[in-house]
Amino acid sequence: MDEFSFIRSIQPEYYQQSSLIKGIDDDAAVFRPTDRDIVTAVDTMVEGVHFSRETMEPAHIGYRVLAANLSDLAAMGSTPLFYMVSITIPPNWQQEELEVLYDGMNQLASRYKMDLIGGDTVSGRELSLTVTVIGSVPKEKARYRSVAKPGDILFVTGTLGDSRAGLEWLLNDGKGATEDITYLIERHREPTPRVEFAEQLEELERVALNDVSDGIANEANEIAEASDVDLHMDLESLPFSKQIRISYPDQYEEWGLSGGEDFELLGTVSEAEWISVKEAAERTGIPVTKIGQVNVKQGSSGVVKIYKKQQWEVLKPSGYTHLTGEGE
Ligand SMILES: Nc1ncnc2c1ncn2[C@@H]1O[C@H](COP(=O)(O)OP(=O)(O)OP(=O)(O)O)[C@@H](O)[C@H]1O
Ligand SMILES: Cc1ncc(C[n+]2csc(CCOP(=O)(O)O)c2C)c(N)n1
Ligand SMILES: [Mg+2]
Ligand SMILES: [Mg+2]
Ligand SMILES: [Mg+2]
Repeated sequence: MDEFSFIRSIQPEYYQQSSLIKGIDDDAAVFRPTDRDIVTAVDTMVEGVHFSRETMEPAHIGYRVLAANLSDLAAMGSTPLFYMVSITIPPNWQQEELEVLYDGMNQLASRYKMDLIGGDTVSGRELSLTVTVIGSVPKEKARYRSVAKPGDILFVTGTLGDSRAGLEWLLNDGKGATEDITYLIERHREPTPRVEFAEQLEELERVALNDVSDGIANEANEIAEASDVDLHMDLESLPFSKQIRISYPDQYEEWGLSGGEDFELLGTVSEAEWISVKEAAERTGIPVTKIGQVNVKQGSSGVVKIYKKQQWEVLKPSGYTHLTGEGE
């Protein structure tokens, strides 16, 4: 396999977005923006940091990197349009495995009618994938972390900690996964970005959103800081799957707070618009849970407090942070 035959092998046969003018096969891609606001994000997945050959098959690696990016688009309330892939390929990867990896991305992309419109291919020591996504949102409707207000309801979609639990099993166990463990592994390998739910919030006047990549302890603090408010949450009200409660009874609460990679949406909304959030959840079949509320900040900057064992304590950012030595 050489670089150019590889590129030919991953080239889409057709494109789905009518705003695309030039896709793969020139120096850059061209599309004509509509009257909507354009939203773009980039995320990288690196072998040994975000996955290993033990924790992921090639198809999962592709699926997951695009899912992480789509989760960021969802956290902005936007609709996916295009993606671009920069890949570093180590010598021990075969063309068939790479095609399966691209199929993993395509599985999600075709669900949202996203087109692959470009990228870059280089060789290197570890597999690394960098995906750039482009989406759009009605003018002025991008959803920011900075718009939470005192009195808002704090909510989260889905359940927390499942991805961390699946990873735990993949790293430490091996064979003989039960049905519950299989569910947790799937949540780790093939999370569902909450795109439809976020799109359904379009009519709302104001909603703050952040997606859970590092753990809600981190993401809640990001909202508190950006909005200059305190967030109060109740540990008892956090949503956990029955699978994680049964399989990891001693760890699930901690993993729910700092496990990360759940790709759920954490948000705040006024009491008046909470009903619309619940309706969006019902229409899309994605559960949403009230986990606390937004309060006026007590100190000099916004903090997160959690009610745990009949006491309030400060919830510091405690999820995954790169460049701290963890995972190296
Ligand atoms: N190396 C970088 N150069 C320029 N901007 C960056 C860089 N790394 C992060 N950013 C920007 O910093 C902001 C926060 O990025 P961050 O990666 O923490 O958010 P995220 O993508 O939601 O989280 P995660 O990567 O954990 O899923 C974003 O605006 C992002 O574009
Ligand atoms: C093999 C293996 N070891 C550890 C982890 C855990 N992990 C890696 S990156 C990350 C946070 C999100 O990253 P980012 O902030 O870059 O989106 C987490 C929780 C994993 N997935 N696989
Ligand atoms: Mg990022
Ligand atoms: Mg994010
Ligand atoms: Mg991160």
